[in-house]
Amino acid sequence: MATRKALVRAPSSRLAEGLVTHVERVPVDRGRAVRQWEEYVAALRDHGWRILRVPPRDDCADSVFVEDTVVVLRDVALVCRSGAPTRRAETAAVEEAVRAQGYTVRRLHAPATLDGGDVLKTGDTVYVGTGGRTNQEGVRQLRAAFEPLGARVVPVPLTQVLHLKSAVTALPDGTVVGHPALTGFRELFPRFEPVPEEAGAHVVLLGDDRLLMAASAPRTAELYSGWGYEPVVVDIGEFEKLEGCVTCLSVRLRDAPAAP
Ligand SMILES: NC(=O)NCCC[C@H](N)C(=O)O
Repeated sequence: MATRKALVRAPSSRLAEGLVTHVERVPVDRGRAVRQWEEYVAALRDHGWRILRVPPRDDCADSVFVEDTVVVLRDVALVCRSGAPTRRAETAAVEEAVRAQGYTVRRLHAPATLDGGDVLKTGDTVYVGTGGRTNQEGVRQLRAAFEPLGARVVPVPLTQVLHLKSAVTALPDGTVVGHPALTGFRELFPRFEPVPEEAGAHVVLLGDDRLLMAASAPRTAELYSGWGYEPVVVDIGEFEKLEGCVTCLSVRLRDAPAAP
């Protein structure tokens, strides 16, 4: 059976100062955020994921959004260089964590920028959002790292959202899901299904047709149930205030190279 491990990183004490780009800043209740984060981690663990905790970093307000720091494909971990300079110090400890799991580590180099939240992998296709945190050089370096592994890299120009995965993710059968108002680029996907809520577009594939998703998308959860999936719902409201979603709070390592 495939090994399933998830990298997570506890919220910084300065979480409330995290970046906001497409939403208005509202106060974040850090105590509640920590409880929500613990429930998120418990949901992964309860569904068979081994949790690997990256040491927290208080001086990096956004470090809980660990997905943005690294992209893994097969045995290669590509350490990102965020389009947000204040987030670049987050990668050092993540690089150490993936190296310890046996990954071959590659790094993005200036002038490339790329956030993991811009990278959606489904089958052998790697979609990458551009125009926000990720630039053309970031796409070029992503191609150089992943095309030799057999990936087909497809750029997706973005304007309305922070990251590609703020707008779309993919179901276990490869169908891409997103809210119609935020997916002017949906023709790029061979199979696309609209969902009624923005947050409904964010799913983490837990295995066995279970989908981890946010409590803020109840109508989409019902829709997915009707399609035969089992939604596992977590409240991540404090992170949504900072443009976070269920995908960005972990890095899923399916088939990590080293079995400890
Ligand atoms: N992959 C993600 O969706 N990451 C969310 C990052 C939110 C954070 N406040 C940021 O602006 O970088």
